[in-house]
Amino acid sequence: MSVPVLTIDGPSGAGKGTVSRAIARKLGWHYLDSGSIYRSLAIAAIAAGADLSDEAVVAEVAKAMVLEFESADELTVKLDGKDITGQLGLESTGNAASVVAALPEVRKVLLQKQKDFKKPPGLVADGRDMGTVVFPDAQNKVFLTASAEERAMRRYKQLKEKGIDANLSLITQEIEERDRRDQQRKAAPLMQANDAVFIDSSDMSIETVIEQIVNLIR
Ligand SMILES: Nc1ncnc2c1ncn2[C@@H]1O[C@H](COP(=O)(O)OP(=O)(O)OP(=O)(O)O)[C@@H](O)[C@H]1O
Ligand SMILES: Nc1ccn([C@@H]2O[C@H](COP(=O)(O)O)[C@@H](O)[C@H]2O)c(=O)n1
Repeated sequence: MSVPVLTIDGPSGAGKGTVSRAIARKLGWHYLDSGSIYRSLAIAAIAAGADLSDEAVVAEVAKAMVLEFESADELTVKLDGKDITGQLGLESTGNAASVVAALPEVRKVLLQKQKDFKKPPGLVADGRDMGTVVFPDAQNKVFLTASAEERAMRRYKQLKEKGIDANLSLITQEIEERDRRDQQRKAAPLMQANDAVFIDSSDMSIETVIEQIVNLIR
């Protein structure tokens, strides 16, 4: 029997992770946060002193890194045995991740690691190329977005809630820059799959987005 896959792609701060986690929990399916793999690689490459744009070196780091995902209530990620969960969510890590993610050889190395998450009874996979490259045969695909202003505001509130000092105009600038990098790269650029359902969550609550997507599956 084939394993059902729901892919949720979209730009940073669209709500992919929040919505994907909730849907996976609701359905009792596995969850792949593919961005955390690129984020982990950025952390590993920086720790190794690599130039983040050196494709051959970063690809070697990608081959060598050992990642462990433990999902109890919150996702815990270990890189080569060390807990890096705290570092993963930093804006600087996301920005560095989008630099290494633009390297074609790196994406090739990480492809199978992502495909391996597909296991019964099902998988919710979030990222940039889940529906276009990693799981092109997924039964259900969503492209989730929101305006850059709304996404920046969400990120700003998220950081403030964590007690982290944040600057809204800087966050907006970084989000737009990351969008540009992710959309314009040659390898697996951020784009809507032909068969994905488009959802603009700018004026939607998290609950409404979850409900719409769950209804698509049923
Ligand atoms: N529809 C929504 N309305 C209001 N806030 C939202 C909505 N969806 C998500 N959020 C909030 O926006 C913030 C970013 O959401 P989330 O981390 O899920 O985005 P993401 O698309 O996974 O981002 P990234 O790709 O950078 O990991 C979170 O604080 C989340 O609670
Ligand atoms: N499938 C994916 C997922 C992520 N990326 C890159 O990683 C960066 C961080 O991703 P988050 O979802 O955790 O914010 C992102 O900006 C992308 O450059 C990717 O290329 N493909």
